[in-house]
Amino acid sequence: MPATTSATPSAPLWPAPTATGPVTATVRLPGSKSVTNRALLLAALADGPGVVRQALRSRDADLMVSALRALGASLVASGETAAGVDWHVTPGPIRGGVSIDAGLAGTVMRFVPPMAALADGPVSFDGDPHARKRPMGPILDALRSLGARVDNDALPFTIRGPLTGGEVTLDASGSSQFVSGLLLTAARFEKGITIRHVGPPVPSQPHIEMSVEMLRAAGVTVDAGERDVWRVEPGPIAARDMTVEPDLSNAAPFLAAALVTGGTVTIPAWPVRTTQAGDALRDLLAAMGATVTRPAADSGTDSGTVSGTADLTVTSTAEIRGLDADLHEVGELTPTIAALAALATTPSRIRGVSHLRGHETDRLAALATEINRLGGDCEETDDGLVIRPRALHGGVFRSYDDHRMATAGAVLGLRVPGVEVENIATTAKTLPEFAQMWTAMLEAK
Ligand SMILES: O=C(O)C1=C[C@@H](OP(=O)(O)O)[C@@H](O)[C@H](O)C1
Ligand SMILES: C=C(OP(=O)(O)O)C(=O)O
Repeated sequence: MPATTSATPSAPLWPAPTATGPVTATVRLPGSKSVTNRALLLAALADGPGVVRQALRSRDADLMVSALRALGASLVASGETAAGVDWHVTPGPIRGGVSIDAGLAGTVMRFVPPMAALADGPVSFDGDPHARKRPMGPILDALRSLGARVDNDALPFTIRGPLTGGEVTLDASGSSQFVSGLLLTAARFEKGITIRHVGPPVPSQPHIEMSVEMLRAAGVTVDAGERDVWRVEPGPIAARDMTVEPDLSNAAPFLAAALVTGGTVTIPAWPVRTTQAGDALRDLLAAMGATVTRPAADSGTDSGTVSGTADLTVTSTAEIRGLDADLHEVGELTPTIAALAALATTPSRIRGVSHLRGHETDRLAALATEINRLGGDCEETDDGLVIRPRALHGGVFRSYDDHRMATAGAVLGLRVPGVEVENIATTAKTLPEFAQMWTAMLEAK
């Protein structure tokens, strides 16, 4: 079982394996964190029992399961394999008087409070020490303006209904999850919701599209026709039987291994059409010099569920080109792209990701500090990073309890001997098997 405890203060060091030659591997990835946690929440709010198949088993997913059980839903697991678990979800009356641990999971701290505001009593939330620093103000203010009472502006807080819904204006430039969190429960609000964003552009639009498409697939009427305005009609959320797509963001370090070693990595069951941010890897890795091939599949996909899929293969020559990219829509790919940029032969500029300062850690500061600690040349800018080619040396790569920092350290270690990643176990947030999968990838022939 993945750990659901807080981060370890002085975590062990993991000697990142250095590749001895080009990697040739097929890597089958477990389910998407973003799809799993949306699907579980929607199933717990639905109008009858449903099934979420091939769901991710990880710390963030386990925290969502515990939260939904605390609020009164029944979730029973069956068929657990390396590919995931099938959750049989039976909604129940939403129960208050409970406490919820959000860990460091944005999807729990932002998606569950709107549901908790429908409970029959107060619901308290807390999380890891760093979770208390992650931005929550805009969604908590929105819930207040919709009728709820909330006693703080960040974790820890207690929320009390009743909440009837209606119109709300918020600044979601800090996280798309403020919008997704409101959207996911809104059909259960008496008046539904109209959300209006005012402020600098909302990041991670694909994640908002994922929320909208999964709601529509459950029969909810969502109008997203006007920029920065979303309207959800009140009504039932249909129970479904759905299968979760593989996690394409977690494909990032494995596909990066093809570029770093001049090898070939294949990910089976890549959805032909998806709202996952990781789909942008096809263009980003091609821009860095890789050849990306995906045979055509013959059917479409219903967002969040597998129907049309194909193998995706990335092949490379080990010469990595730097890139100039705006990652505003796909910010969670930044740590892997920055690691590749640190190994590139030409400079890179990553733009549009100031919101990463509110992620698991301040990812811009963390990436600059850790790449430079290994002798690199990485400069923080207001909204991103500038990374120039410079030879790297071994050393400790700190992860700051951030799963994507840990995997970025593993990518660097493929080429740079002597990299030791602190707290590789933090990858349990979304991929508990990361270290074993990494070794298996390097040993595959
Ligand atoms: O809704 C989601 O599942 C997510 C939205 C994004 O959050 P931000 O918009 O805060 O970057 C993304 O980075 C995160 O990993 C998952
Ligand atoms: C930002 C991330 O996670 P969270 O869902 O906790 O925001 C991430 O996984 O990169």
